[in-house]
Amino acid sequence: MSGDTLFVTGTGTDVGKTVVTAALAATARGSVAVLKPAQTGSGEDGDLVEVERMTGGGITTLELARHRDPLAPAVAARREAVPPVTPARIVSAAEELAAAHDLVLVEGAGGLLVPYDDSGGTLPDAAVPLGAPVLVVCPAGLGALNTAALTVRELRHRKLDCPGLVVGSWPTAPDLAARCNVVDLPSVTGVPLLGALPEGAGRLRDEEFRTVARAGLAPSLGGEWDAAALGAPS
Ligand SMILES: Nc1ncnc2c1ncn2[C@@H]1O[C@H](COP(=O)(O)OP(=O)(O)OP(=O)(O)O)[C@@H](O)[C@H]1O
Ligand SMILES: C[C@H](N)[C@H](N)CCCCCC(=O)O
Ligand SMILES: [Mg+2]
Repeated sequence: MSGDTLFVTGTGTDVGKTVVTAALAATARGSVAVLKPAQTGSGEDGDLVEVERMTGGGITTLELARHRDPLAPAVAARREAVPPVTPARIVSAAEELAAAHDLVLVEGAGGLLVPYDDSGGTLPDAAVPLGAPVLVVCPAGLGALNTAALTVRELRHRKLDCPGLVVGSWPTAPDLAARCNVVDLPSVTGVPLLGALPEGAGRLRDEEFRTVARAGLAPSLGGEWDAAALGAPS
């Protein structure tokens, strides 16, 4: 058996990759593993603890390295004088998990081109040999058009498949930019908008989280989301 592998990247850090990863895990059919190749910032519990809390457990989680400083993995590893997590190491860990699970989700650190090692290794260098698609998480508001377009352009440049975008945190009171972005993100990036998780979703857990995850992810990602739910800009 070898399950599917999906990478989850973002337009940057703090855009909601962890919440989206947890939502994908919560709505997936079959066994799920979540791989966080490198977790930086040891003051926090770490993304996998967050994923376990939101999903209520029942999934496999694997963190390959934990670094003290809340920085890019390569920089944090260098400052500790420990070996970094290389793309090759990410590939072998993802392959091992895929041999035993129906779905492997790989959550990167920060945005797409964040360095993992000092030889220029990045998340795409692991996704390419695996032939894995890369989902892009973006913010809702002003600035998302540019950073989402740049991220998708880089994925195309590397011949990686991008199924689409998911907004990590859709505001309770969306402003004009957020409402317009729903319309313009697909045309500006050339990939569909495949969901939007409501602000506050990250504080939910178990069945409550699963219900919100289903409502916030498109059918192609295992949910029931309909872009029309966000409302058209006037
Ligand atoms: N839909 C949401 N509901 C509630 N909180 C959210 C949501 N999306 C993001 N957040 C909050 O915003 C912050 C950043 O989100 P998150 O940790 O998921 O970012 P990230 O993209 O995974 O960043 P990193 O690069 O550190 O992995 C967190 O404090 C998280 O709880
Ligand atoms: C610490 C933070 N939450 C992430 N884990 C790492 C983000 C690295 C971003 C590096 C950069 O793009 O400058
Ligand atoms: Mg995260």
